[in-house]
Amino acid sequence: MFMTSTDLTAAAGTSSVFIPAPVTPYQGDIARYWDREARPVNLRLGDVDGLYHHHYGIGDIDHAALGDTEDSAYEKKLIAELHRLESAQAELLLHHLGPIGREDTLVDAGCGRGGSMVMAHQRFGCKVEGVTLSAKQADFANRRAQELGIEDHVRARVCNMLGTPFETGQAAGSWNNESSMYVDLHDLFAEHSRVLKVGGRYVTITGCWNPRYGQPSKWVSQINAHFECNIHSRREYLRAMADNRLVPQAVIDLTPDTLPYWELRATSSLVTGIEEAFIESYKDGSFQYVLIAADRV
Ligand SMILES: C[S@@+](CC[C@H](N)C(=O)[O-])C[C@H]1O[C@@H](n2cnc3c(N)ncnc32)[C@H](O)[C@@H]1O
Ligand SMILES: CC(C)=CCC/C(C)=C/COP(=O)(O)OP(=O)(O)O
Ligand SMILES: [Mg+2]
Repeated sequence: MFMTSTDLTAAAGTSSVFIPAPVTPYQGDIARYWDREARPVNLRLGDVDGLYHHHYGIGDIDHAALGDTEDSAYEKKLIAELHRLESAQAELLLHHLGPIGREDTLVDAGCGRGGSMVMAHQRFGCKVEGVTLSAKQADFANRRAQELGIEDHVRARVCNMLGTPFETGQAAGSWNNESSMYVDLHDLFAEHSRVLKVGGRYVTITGCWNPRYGQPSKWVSQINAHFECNIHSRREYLRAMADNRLVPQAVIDLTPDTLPYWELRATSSLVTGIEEAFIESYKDGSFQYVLIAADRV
């Protein structure tokens, strides 16, 4: 049995994560946002198996596993199902890192509570270094790693992803899982390009606005306001990668794969109010959920 999010949150704040001053006032806002975040939709899902995610899900709903909506255990099954889809999203991202050896190091830029880092270590046996602006998140992730006995392989630090302490060419792979909408993409990909070895792989899963729509829709503006982020266009991603020696190897539109997650989430007791904006923007084509895997050349 692992500690639940309540135990881990209570224990947080007692560790010695070094807390540098945020580089910009905006980063200070984002650090405070994630320090204070405690939405049940994230903690209750993480409590299912101890992998705490701050990203969304992909894949078909397993209606047989959900069973009857009238069943008293239905809500618990629904939470487990949403969590399964969020972990499936992280598995897809890790799959696109390609072959990673036990001796390799991976970098998770914007690591949240560390769910993807734990999954990466369990999959590859490698070292995983994560950075987040939030000391609460870094503490939480490090306590979870300690509890699993993998703290020598999985570590979160309070650090700006645009200026990391990692050595040039140190990482075999790096990623942003729903964390690139908080930073300038040219600055971000310059840092990934520096940290990755030549031949290394970068992967992102992100929401981006669709240039075919014209400009960010009202739904995209609503998502930005809800999370205090700044969603980029698909075109910006590709341009900023090209400018930083990151050559796309796969660009996958995951929008049809994420809609079932949102439609299921909208029926749950854990709704946060942002579900309509995601569903409507995915449906009107103004917003897309994409995976981009790129080679560092
Ligand atoms: C939506 S959460 C995603 C967390 C994680 N990638 C996951 O999949 O669970 C966004 C994360 O980006 C981090 N973040 C935002 N701007 C950052 C920056 N400039 N440097 C480091 N982390 C940042 C936040 O602290 C937060 O952990
Ligand atoms: C795809 C886009 C635009 C993502 C924005 C970044 C973000 C806040 C992701 C989910 O975090 P979360 O898991 O904390 O959010 P929620 O509480 O809604 O589940
Ligand atoms: Mg969530």
